[in-house]
Amino acid sequence: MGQSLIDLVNISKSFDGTMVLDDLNLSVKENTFVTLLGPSGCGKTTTLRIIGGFEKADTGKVIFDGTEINDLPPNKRQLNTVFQKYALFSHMNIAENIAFGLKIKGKSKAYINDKIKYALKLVNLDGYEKRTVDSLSGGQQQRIAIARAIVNEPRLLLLDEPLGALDLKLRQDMQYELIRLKNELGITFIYVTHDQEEALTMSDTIVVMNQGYIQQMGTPEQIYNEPENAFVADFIGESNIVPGVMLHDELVEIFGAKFACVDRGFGVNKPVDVVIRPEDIELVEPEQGTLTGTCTHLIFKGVHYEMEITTPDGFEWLVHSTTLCPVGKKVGLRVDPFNIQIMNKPASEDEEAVGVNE
Ligand SMILES: Nc1ncnc2c1ncn2[C@@H]1O[C@H](COP(=O)(O)OP(=O)(O)OP(=O)(O)O)[C@@H](O)[C@H]1O
Repeated sequence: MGQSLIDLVNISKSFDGTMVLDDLNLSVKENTFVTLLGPSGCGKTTTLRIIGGFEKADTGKVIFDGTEINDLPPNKRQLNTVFQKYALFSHMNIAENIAFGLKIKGKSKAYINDKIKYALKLVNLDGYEKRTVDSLSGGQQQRIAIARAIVNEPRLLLLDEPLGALDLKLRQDMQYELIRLKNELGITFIYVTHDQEEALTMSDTIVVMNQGYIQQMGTPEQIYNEPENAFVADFIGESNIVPGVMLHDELVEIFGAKFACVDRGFGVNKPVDVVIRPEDIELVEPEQGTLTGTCTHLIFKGVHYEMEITTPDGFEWLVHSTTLCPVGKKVGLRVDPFNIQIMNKPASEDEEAVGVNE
């Protein structure tokens, strides 16, 4: 991958005395699809707006391709933004909508016509030049909004929940369209969503945010398989997060049972949080399980059964398995060492736990 196209350096931003971004640092490499993911209000849109130039950071630097652009207005930045609301001009036809930015730039008619054709082909809407905005579906309107951004040949496309208003099927189709576009155009995408599945599907890199901080940044596989803390584990997919004690390297105790794992370097007798995904728990005969429990809830989900297995300590394990365990039946739980993820407890809890041990 190339060098970084955008660097946010020590960015902080408050609104009405409330800190929204706190000393945020982020590098986005050229030609990657980066998603800012997090719950509502965590600062995703504010980060995007600061990159786009629609909002000014209180402190810190926005660097584009090595040059600081803090004071550059949005229209002078080599980027375009697509918002959730398509913001097309309803009194103009599709061609006029796409041409709008190019006309302002004083491009020739022939150039503009070529660009319109090219962009409509890219978003699979060839021949739609003369259609009115009202005659298009939501998904088609959003594609036009993307076409309008693309004709400006930005190096960076900022997308703020662009699929948020679409129904599920259309969202999924558009996700694949956007990946294809990114690959064909070779431009950098920064995409904002609170939908973890969307982030996992589309991104080269996911930046998980919460309360103005970056919690973790990594590939979808890293974020899903190796969450760095309980927030990330909980926010991305479903998981069982249980207290454990790292006995020594590669052995963790959970509710009195010893599980082999592959993590090292946590020290001896160290309280930790353990993450186990529901699909990684194997249901076996009770005597073969590392832990034994009883099924207390069962739902058929089509591709698997969703079960709740309650162990004697009272913990309700979420299990996704094609092996059926009826409610009331005893069952053993086993987990492959590679599917056990160990995390440090948050600092304050860790201190408390150490305090108790002393
Ligand atoms: N112009 C503004 N004036 C005052 N507060 C603002 C302004 N813009 C954002 N905020 C506040 O900053 C916080 C972060 O907002 P932001 O839109 O960045 O979050 P978000 O993660 O994009 O959330 P969502 O997914 O709901 O859009 C929120 O508490 C929001 O109310």
